[in-house]
Amino acid sequence: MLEIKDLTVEIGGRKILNKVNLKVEQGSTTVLFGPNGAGKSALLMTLMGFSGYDIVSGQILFKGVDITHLSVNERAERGLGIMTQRPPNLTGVKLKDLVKVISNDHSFDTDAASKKLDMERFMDRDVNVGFSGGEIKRSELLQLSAQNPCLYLLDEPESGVDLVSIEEIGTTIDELLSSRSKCSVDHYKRGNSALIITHTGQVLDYVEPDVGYILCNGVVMCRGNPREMLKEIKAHGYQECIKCKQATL
Ligand SMILES: Nc1ncnc2c1ncn2[C@@H]1O[C@H](COP(=O)(O)OP(=O)(O)OP(=O)(O)O)[C@@H](O)[C@H]1O
Repeated sequence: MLEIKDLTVEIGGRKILNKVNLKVEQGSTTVLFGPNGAGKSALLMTLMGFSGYDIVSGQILFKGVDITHLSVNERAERGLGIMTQRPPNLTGVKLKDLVKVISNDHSFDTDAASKKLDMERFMDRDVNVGFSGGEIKRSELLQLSAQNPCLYLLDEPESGVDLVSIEEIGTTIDELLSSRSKCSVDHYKRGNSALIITHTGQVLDYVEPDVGYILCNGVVMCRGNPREMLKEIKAHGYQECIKCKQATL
């Protein structure tokens, strides 16, 4: 589904990602761990094609096609969707209008989706303007439901969300990953795939992860069982990254 090969990225001339190699298999959920400033968000932003993330070398393959130099629009059309940590305020753009443009699909039931995410009263408001942290997450999820991408890039979906809402957000993500898919192939357990950044691992109470990666200082340190990685990080922090790299790479 997604293959990142030797990807090196700079922001303003500073190297942020260094020869990153990472794979997300079709229908699988991959988790990206790493300390603050490791480059996790930069990786997701680069994958989506946002400007300012200068690809110095390497390749991004999506469904077997080289998308390294495609625009954000082209990537979205091919099935990449993102929930960023800090989406911009879209003053003058109502949420209902944005969802309509994104869905571009008459079969998407906006009323049902907005009701499910408790976003009905936000549909006539400007996107993200004055939204709380949790409301922004729900709005982003509504937009992702409308887009129905093949690969969900989720940057800390639980951050800023209270303990009750995390259940709603977690189960919605799980449903989206398991739902109707443009990418489904019968023999896979589900069609949609995800690359999720999480610090706390709370989202993993609702979404079953398949593979984990740890990124430190822009370098992939190890790949392994995500639940074991999380346990190790909680017990010993990220110092173990170095040992892990020595052991596995
Ligand atoms: N627009 C930018 N201009 C300059 N530096 C940037 C920019 N965006 C990110 N960086 C830098 O790139 C590095 C990686 O940032 P990134 O946000 O990807 O880290 P992260 O692993 O997602 O961290 P966190 O867990 O705190 O969210 C940081 O040192 C950050 O300051």
